[in-house]
Amino acid sequence: MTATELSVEAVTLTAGARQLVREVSLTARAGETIGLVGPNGSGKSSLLRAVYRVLRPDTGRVLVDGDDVRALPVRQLARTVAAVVQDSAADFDLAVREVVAMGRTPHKRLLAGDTPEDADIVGSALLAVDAVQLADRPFDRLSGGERQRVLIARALAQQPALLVLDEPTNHLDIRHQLSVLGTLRRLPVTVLLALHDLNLAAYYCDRLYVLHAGGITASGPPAEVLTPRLLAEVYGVAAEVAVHPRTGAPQVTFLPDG
Ligand SMILES: Nc1ncnc2c1ncn2[C@@H]1O[C@H](COP(=O)(O)OP(=O)(O)OP(=O)(O)O)[C@@H](O)[C@H]1O
Repeated sequence: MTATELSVEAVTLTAGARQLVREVSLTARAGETIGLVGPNGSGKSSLLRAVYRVLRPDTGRVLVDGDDVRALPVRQLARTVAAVVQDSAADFDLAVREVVAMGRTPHKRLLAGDTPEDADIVGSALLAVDAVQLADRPFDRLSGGERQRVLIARALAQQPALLVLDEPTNHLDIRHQLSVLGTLRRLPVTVLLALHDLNLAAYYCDRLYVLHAGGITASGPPAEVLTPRLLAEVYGVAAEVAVHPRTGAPQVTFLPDG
């Protein structure tokens, strides 16, 4: 796996008459883990969709190592960018191992079978999300959190240079939230992920971008971005932010009646 540089340049997205995001710019250096945070409806998923080329920017562009993603041949795009999307309607009539093996498709010739190397990569991806024991289970009978881990494993098996994940910790119990985010962070690839949990974002991301009403309101290292003032402005909630004595990461405590 190698990492890639991502550059989102002044992207505006619309759906009908509605503007989803407005002139958003964002960069990720090779190997960085970048968190996209912001309230419901602020445009996080839409922006991610533009990065993995499901939405076409009205203006602006998305560059991966200097190449516009819209100009990349499909196969090359699939070898470069893998996406794990929210509540994907993936109802595969397949065993878990086969679902994860789908991640290898962009690396193979048409109709080529699985090589021992593919099997190793699939095995490592299952191990990385603690899903080895699920390998022979039918995918469509898994719980929400098990499915989410398998879909992350499929993206890992794709061995992309850029991983884009929309709420990857959705449905996961706390142990798997920590282990999946730890795994993502340690991967030698560039990671862009939308997260709601600000404490997890603070701990696992190198830098954060805060989306608010379709625009970026703040960006930088978590300790610079996550201030009580910003949280009040963007989320409309009172909060205290301290540096955790053990982790050294900013820790947000919300004050529901504050
Ligand atoms: N295809 C569409 N047509 C019309 N409006 C849309 C479309 N897609 C998204 N929107 C709207 O654009 C806004 C941004 O949506 P988006 O899903 O990007 O937000 P989000 O930050 O990911 O939200 P959440 O945290 O709830 O997942 C929302 O108000 C949403 O209703």
